[in-house]
Amino acid sequence: MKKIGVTGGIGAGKSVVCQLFKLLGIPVYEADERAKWLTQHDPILKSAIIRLLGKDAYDVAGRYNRSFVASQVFNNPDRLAALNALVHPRVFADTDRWVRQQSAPYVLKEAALMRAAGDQNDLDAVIVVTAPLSLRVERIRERDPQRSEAEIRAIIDRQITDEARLQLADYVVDNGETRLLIPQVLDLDRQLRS
Ligand SMILES: CC(C)(COP(=O)(O)OP(=O)(O)OC[C@H]1O[C@@H](n2cnc3c(N)ncnc32)[C@H](O)[C@@H]1OP(=O)(O)O)[C@@H](O)C(=O)NCCC(=O)NCCS
Ligand SMILES: Nc1ncnc2c1ncn2[C@@H]1O[C@H](COP(=O)(O)OP(=O)(O)O)[C@@H](O)[C@H]1O
Repeated sequence: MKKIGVTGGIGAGKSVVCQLFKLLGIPVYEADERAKWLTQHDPILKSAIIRLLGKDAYDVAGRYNRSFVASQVFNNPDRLAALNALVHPRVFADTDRWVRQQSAPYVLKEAALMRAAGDQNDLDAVIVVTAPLSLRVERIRERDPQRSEAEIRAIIDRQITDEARLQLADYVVDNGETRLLIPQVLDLDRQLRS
């Protein structure tokens, strides 16, 4: 079964594009959501995160304290790299397990980071979703009102540029709101099924 990555900077529209593929019956592994689930439910990962970031990484009820972790890593590249090094191998293993359970012409793996971060899930191709930076920031202000302007900027600064991301692309979905999205997804789905 073909494994296709879907990536893009924050606010590009990865989730929206993946929702459209889901409507076409394509299974989607949501790496960022799954990573958060694993930080909560994988005891080995949990203790490693506490060793790295301290006990405040989890709240009193034992839930992953995302706003604390975000404040610790998004403005500190070394700490983010250390967190990635803990989380990513668990996500790769979890992806493999998930793929084995699917039955479809192809599956998608949605992730903010891909290949540049050493994707080990042997992707057959990568779809990059793009949108102008100003539009992405506007979307994130609306979608994530809890994030300050500085946090949004810090997240963008931690990610590769769209230009670098396009180097990874086998397919591009232009979600800059000047081209219709659904026809682009239908066209890609046709290509990926064949
Ligand atoms: C730091 C963290 C606690 C923040 O949680 P949060 O406030 O709920 O924020 P999100 O997880 O929604 O991440 C916000 C944005 O940061 C970006 N991001 C997430 N993890 C990132 C990372 N490791 N490096 C660079 N950017 C990252 C993404 O663009 C994401 O937005 P998007 O999914 O809409 O593109 C959480 O992202 C985390 O644990 N990240 C590290 C684990 C990881 O690498 N996740 C990706 C799994 S492959
Ligand atoms: N083409 C579009 N038209 C209108 N809103 C959009 C479009 N694409 C994405 N959005 C909105 O922008 C926000 C960011 O999109 P999302 O898919 O969550 O991005 P990502 O997963 O890449 O961070 C969401 O609130 C989404 O509903």
